[in-house]
Amino acid sequence: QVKTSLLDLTSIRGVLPNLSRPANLSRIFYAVMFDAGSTGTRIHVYTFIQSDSEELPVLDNEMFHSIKPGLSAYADSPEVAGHTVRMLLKVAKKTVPRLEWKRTPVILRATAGLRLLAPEKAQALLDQVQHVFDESPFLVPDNSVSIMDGTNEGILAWISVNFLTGHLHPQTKKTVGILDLGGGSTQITFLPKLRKTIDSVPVADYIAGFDLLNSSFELYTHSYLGNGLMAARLAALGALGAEGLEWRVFKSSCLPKKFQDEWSFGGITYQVSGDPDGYSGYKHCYQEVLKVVKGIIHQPYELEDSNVFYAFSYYFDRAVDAGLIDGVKGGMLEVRDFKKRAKEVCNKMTKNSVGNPFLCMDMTYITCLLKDGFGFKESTMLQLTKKVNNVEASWALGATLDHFHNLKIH
Ligand SMILES: Nc1ccn([C@@H]2O[C@H](COP(=O)(O)OP(=O)(O)O)[C@@H](O)[C@H]2O)c(=O)n1
Repeated sequence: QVKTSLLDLTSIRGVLPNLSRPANLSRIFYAVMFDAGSTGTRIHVYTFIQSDSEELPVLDNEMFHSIKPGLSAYADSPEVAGHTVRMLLKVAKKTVPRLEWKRTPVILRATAGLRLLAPEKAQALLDQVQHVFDESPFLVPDNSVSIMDGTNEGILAWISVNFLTGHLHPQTKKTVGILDLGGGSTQITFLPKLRKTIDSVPVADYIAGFDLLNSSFELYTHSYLGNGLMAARLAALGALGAEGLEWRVFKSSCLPKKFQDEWSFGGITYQVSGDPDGYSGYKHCYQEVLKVVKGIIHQPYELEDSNVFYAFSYYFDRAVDAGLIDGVKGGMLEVRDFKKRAKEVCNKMTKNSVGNPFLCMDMTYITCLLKDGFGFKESTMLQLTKKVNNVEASWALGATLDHFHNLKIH
């Protein structure tokens, strides 16, 4: 019946049906985005439906897979890094129909792990990835392999989450902010409501904008390199840039007193331990991690009533490890929930703290970053999220939309 009425319409208008195109013009297309993070490499294969080229596509599905460690762990053997990417590309070949391969773009963006490497080592890794892409049957656009800057990382994650939560209409006044805690860097991004927030930033590059379907957005965003969770552990331990790694043991009051082990980040292994003759517990730990935050993190003028913040990546993972939220559903937490749990974990540390020796340090750092860093009140509610509608909360989706729509991030 519906078909008949459609036919009637065409004949009334006198338009001959075009047999080479489906009646509603919608089409399915795919995109492959790699996230080369400091702690892992991930592939996102997106399936989109585009009905109107003047509008954003509808995201139909995401296929996601990840591998640890990140590319920077192979700084001295870049071929292995290339192999990681080749393995992940198999997921793309299984997901994207063969006929679509040659028009499906493959892109890789690296974040803090490569930003923290010596430029020539980072470049050798990127060259390997480029080689693997060039050999693949997919479309390799210009600039398909690069290190993304921190501003883009924050903006694109904001775009992803607001797209997924349905807040990205041109007329929209309500949006959500994002808090992303990676291994090497951390990002905060939100849409300011007050002029004062924009006027009171320490440097102009805390404000960045982008264009979307004839409207422009101006966001508060910053990426703090060295304030990701793993980089913060290093700094708290005093191991950042230290020499004599073969014989030195880095101590912290955030670790169980009798704990001693090896710990690796970015392909470097460190000896770490608690302070057997010194102090341990929340108070001392807080003073230690405060050094990583104080004088470094800017407090935006408006934060409290401006936005609901979605917090993901390590905020989510560690809240799950601490038993604060469900690992599938996520949930709402107040900043004080992190603090309360940090105190409990730190003041009850046994030798290994049930296989999670860094939980006290991580929970304390997260508490400190939120309160003394960004300046959130203890009563602020955060939405802890890993996926929205079955799609990863990550900058990768925003980066894909940027590829197709050129959002002119400035
Ligand atoms: N799609 C993703 C990407 C990262 N993550 C989490 O993000 C954290 C690490 O981020 P990362 O390795 O990308 O670090 P950066 O390079 O951004 O500093 C880990 O907790 C990952 O499990 C995630 O949950 N889902």
